[in-house]
Amino acid sequence: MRKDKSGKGGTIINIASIYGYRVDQYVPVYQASKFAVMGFTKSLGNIENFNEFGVRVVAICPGFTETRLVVDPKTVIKDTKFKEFTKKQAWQTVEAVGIAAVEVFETAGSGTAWLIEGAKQIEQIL
Ligand SMILES: NC(=O)C1=CN([C@@H]2O[C@H](COP(=O)(O)OP(=O)(O)OC[C@H]3O[C@@H](n4cnc5c(N)ncnc54)[C@H](O)[C@@H]3O)[C@@H](O)[C@H]2O)C=CC1
Ligand SMILES: CCCCCC(=O)/C=C/C=C\C=C\C=C\[C@@H](O)[C@@H](O)CCCC(=O)O
Repeated sequence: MRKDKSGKGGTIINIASIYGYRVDQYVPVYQASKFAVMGFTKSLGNIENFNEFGVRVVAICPGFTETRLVVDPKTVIKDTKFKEFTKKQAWQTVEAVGIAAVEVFETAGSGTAWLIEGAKQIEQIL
């Protein structure tokens, strides 16, 4: 993909999460891993790298999305407070995230990150 290695350039979309920039008391290791994805995106997608290699790097930050990750019994978190917390969140479908991700692909600059929550309009957060 790298232009300096005879590639045509391209785009990498990293999957972060709201938990890549917002913190609460739940799932701390997961939150730490998503902060890492954000740092990786900003560094790898830095304008200097983009200019040299022609590869755009962006991150998307979905809120709660109806996938196996959050509905599979194996990943259910047995914490009453967390259960109440999840009920109050703005959930969305996988399809809504897909549509929003296409919009990110069409508009985002390298090194940026985008909130996708509750099937609302995308919002740049970094
Ligand atoms: N569902 C949600 O509310 C949100 C999910 N995300 C992120 O979206 C991404 C996708 O998650 P979901 O679709 O929700 O979960 P999912 O559990 O439905 O899908 C995860 C997929 O990753 C695959 N996988 C797991 N470990 C793997 C490995 N070592 N190598 C290759 N494939 C592996 C699984 O087989 C599965 O197909 C994850 O990075 C998750 O953190 C971000 C924000 C919200
Ligand atoms: C506001 C931040 C949203 C970001 C979502 C995300 O990236 C990762 C979420 C990680 C885990 C979510 C697990 C959700 C599980 C719930 O569906 C389940 O634990 C609720 C309890 C179900 C029950 O009936 O006991």
